[in-house]
Amino acid sequence: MDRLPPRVALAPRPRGVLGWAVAAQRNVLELIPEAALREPIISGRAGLRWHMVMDPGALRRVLKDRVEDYPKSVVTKLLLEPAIGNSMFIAEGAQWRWQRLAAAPAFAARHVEALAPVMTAAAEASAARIAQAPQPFDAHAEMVAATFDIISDVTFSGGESIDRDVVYRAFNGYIASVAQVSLLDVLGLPRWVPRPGRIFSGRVLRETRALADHAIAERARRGARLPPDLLDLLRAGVDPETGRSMNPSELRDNLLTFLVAGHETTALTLSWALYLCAFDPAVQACAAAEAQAAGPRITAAELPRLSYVQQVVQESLRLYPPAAFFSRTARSADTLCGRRIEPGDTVILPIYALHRHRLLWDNPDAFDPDRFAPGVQRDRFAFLPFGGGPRICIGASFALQEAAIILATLLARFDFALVPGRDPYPRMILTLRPEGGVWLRATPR
Ligand code: HEM
Repeated sequence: MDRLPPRVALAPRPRGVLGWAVAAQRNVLELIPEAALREPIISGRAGLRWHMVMDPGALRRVLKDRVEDYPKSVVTKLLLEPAIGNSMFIAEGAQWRWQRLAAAPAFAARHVEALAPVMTAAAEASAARIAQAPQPFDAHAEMVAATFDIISDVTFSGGESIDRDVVYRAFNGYIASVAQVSLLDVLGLPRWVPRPGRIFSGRVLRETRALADHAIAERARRGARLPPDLLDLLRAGVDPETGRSMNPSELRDNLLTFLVAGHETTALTLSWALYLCAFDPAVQACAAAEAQAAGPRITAAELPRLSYVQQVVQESLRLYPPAAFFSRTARSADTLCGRRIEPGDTVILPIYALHRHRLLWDNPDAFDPDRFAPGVQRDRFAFLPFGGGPRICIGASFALQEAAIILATLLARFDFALVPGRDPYPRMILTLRPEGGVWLRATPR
């Protein structure tokens, strides 16, 4: 296909402090200069010195070989700490390591596979809602609802102790409020300076935490469920080195992390994937045929027969990575791509630019799931939708399984068509969202 799906208008040249402040509020991706699609590294200054790294070798060094020297950035911590405390997502060193080890069994292949029935049920429920929805419908809103059902079911399967609607509202409120990345954060001001956008989040956060605390206390009283959910698995998790397990507040911070990190990202992957299928009817026909042949009910057992559907998911993650731009703060002096890095410099990983880099991908802005056909070789660090190295997303296989089950279920049931004039625009604040929603017309097959 000759047409290209929506792209961000990148900056003609690196922006100054004011440009950063404006772009950080409007669309973080507008901070990326066009040259990032051709260069291995670009540096500049916006208050602090920053470097955007697009070279797979240098990314391997930051994320893997010298991971201790590149902790999560000050801005990341400022944004997320009020919501998720010192959970695995932002902890460093020994604090991170033991939490990651304790949580690892919950995300082991057999446990993720055991959670598939919840995903299948949510996919069926989503198909039923789409069948009833007035057309066109907003696929992004629908995918947020479906993935939230899954993450809340597999996190707090007790259901008896947690009101989903309240959590749903609380989280959307929090995401909306942290989405207002403050100018003060971008300039690196200390966290005691009040952030206007955070006032609302204080109440929402207290409510959400209270709900999680209540669910954890209830579970401690009633004991584990069968099959175990993420809360049970996390309660059972121990640091293999010290035997230590999580206390209630550590449990709460990590469970809230799963809720935040685990539902919107997957919803975005699915929203863009549905958009791209509608954008390219030939790809949609091929994926739908595969899904229909594997169906009617898509569970974990069908996944080996859904390789093209999974390629569509990967290609959607390439073009619209939900975590399209994240960062580290350098702890020690280093050299990346021949450039001097000083302690305190911000090292930015602009995954959006990496995934569209002219030297790494042919026709990079085109939608082509065949790039991910079996046997195609590429540098492991040229495709990083889930990050890389020891801090790679712990939920990657959970998310990929969920995305494949939902996408296959929906493609088997409906033909999706674009609504002329309503293409989404990729806009990133905390995650890369389709601005304007993903409006599609679904016709039963
Ligand atoms: C398509 C969906 C998802 C995407 C694109 C995604 C992306 C990412 C990325 C890029 C990172 C690394 C961030 C960094 O290095 O700074 C990360 C970390 C993490 N993700 Fe995901 N994620 C997804 C789904 C999930 C799910 C389903 C869960 C849990 C249920 C989850 C939980 C986490 C956690 C706990 C971390 C921190 C891991 C650590 O630091 O050890 N994510 N994710």
